[in-house]
Amino acid sequence: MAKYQIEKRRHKRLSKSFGDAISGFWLAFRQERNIHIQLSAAVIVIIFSLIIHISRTDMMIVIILIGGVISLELMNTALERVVDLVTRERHPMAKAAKDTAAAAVWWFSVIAALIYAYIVAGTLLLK
Ligand SMILES: Nc1ncnc2c1ncn2[C@@H]1O[C@H](COP(=O)(O)OP(=O)(O)OP(=O)(O)O)[C@@H](O)[C@H]1O
Repeated sequence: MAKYQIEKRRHKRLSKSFGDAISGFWLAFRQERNIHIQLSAAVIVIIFSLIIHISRTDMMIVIILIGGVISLELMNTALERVVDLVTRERHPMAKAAKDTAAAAVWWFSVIAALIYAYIVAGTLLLK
């Protein structure tokens, strides 16, 4: 059995894990324009949702959707970095990996936009 399976895995401190996650977020924030766009859209969506008084449950759904889009974008960024680490040359597999990860963000964003449109329409029509 491999050594790493037998030895008890040493866990790093929780504060170090948080620190690493926050530094990963800032790194992606500095390097990825898409994250700027998504965070700006999130602020606009939250402000607009407050203005039209969507229900608390709908607001929770909106926050989950925003979190999903940002999380997927961060995973997309991570995958881009790994692909670039593996090869800087043009390769169809590199393209497939990056484009598929981008498609994951795209799919979730489209679904999120449709759900938000439904929430907004439902809220405004009920008034
Ligand atoms: N090594 C490669 N081989 C082949 N095609 C690649 C390679 N690297 C990138 N591409 C193509 O170029 C596109 C953009 O790749 P890049 O790494 O610049 O990401 P990006 O512009 O930051 O993308 P995103 O807007 O999704 O964050 C990829 O989706 C892929 O189609």
